[in-house]
Amino acid sequence: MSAQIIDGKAFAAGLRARVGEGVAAFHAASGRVPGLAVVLVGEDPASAVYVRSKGKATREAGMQSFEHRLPADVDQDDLLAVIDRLNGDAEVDGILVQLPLPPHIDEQAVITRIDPDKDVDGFHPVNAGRLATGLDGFVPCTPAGCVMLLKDTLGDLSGLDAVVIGRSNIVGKPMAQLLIAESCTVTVAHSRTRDLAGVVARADIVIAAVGRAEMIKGEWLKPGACVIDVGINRTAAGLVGDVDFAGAMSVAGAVTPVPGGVGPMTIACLLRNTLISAHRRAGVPMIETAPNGGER
Ligand SMILES: NC(=O)C1=CN([C@@H]2O[C@H](COP(=O)(O)OP(=O)(O)OC[C@H]3O[C@@H](n4cnc5c(N)ncnc54)[C@H](OP(=O)(O)O)[C@@H]3O)[C@@H](O)[C@H]2O)C=CC1
Ligand SMILES: Nc1nc(=O)c2c([nH]1)NC[C@@H]1CN(c3ccc(C(=O)N[C@@H](CCC(=O)O)C(=O)O)cc3)C=[N+]21
Ligand SMILES: [Mg+2]
Repeated sequence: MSAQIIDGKAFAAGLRARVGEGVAAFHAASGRVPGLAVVLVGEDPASAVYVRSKGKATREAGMQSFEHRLPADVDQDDLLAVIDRLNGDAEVDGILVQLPLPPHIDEQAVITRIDPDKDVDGFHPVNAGRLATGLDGFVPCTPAGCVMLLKDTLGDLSGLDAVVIGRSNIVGKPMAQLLIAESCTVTVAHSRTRDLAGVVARADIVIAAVGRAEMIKGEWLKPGACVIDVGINRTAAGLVGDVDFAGAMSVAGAVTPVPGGVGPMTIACLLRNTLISAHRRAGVPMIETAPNGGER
């Protein structure tokens, strides 16, 4: 038996094309082009690669990309001043500050400085609160992309047992909130969880967001489970996820690959959030070009 490989790269390409159509419609309605500002502090090579690919995807969708590079030793106040300027810039609909930030900078202070209505990452506590209480806001891109892939693969998620491994503010917690909203029965596991294998064994849906290469074993899975691998781990053997992909392929019903699974969805959802922001800020209703309403 061999599981279905969920093609996140192809789904993301379709979503980006629909965002591109939405950008053209927004331009026709408002005379404006949506803009995304990305702030990169320091020279971390992996972060620089992400920022470049975000800029390229932004321009390919027909939007403006503004890139701000600051030195690794920038004063926190100078970084906050850049955010204040972007908050006040009418051409900027979305602001993303690439994480992680250098240790001398208070990440929470930076995230909280972003105007919640330009916070296309969905990391501001106001947007976390909106998500938790069911209000409109910005949903973090990675969990939003995971739900799109789940719905595309499984249809209605209502009543399914879901296990989220990881409880970070940027992936695990918002992922759990979205699955609750989809009426899953949600368990959140983390480093203190006892018997992780036993917890995973009950799950129809497994979301791995740990940051440990190939930690989740195929033998732990319930046969037929849908496995979403968020992990991005650079090893000597190349890029791998948090799931033992070969092991999962022989037990699961469907699995996302790394690369080509969740990662491309994150960037597509970032573009989508920027388009949503432009519509909200202009007071122009957004015409949903998506084939299903699953793209929330
Ligand atoms: N594909 C994409 O677009 C994205 C991928 N990522 C990737 O996803 C992964 C997770 O990212 P992020 O949430 O930021 O990571 P964090 O390091 O912030 O969180 C990791 C979580 O995993 C838990 N954990 C660590 N070790 C274990 C263990 N042995 N057993 C069970 N749980 C454990 C931690 O538990 P505790 O809280 O107890 O410490 C924590 O909650 C990383 O590989 C990252 O690179 C991240 C963002 C986007
Ligand atoms: N403010 C902020 N927002 C983020 O969303 C954010 C961040 N900071 N810091 C870093 C993490 C990580 N992240 C990824 C995005 C795309 C891929 C991606 O496209 N991955 C490709 C492979 C890319 C490669 O080869 O390295 C894939 O999985 O197929 C991966 C990871 C966003 N993050
Ligand atoms: Mg940190």
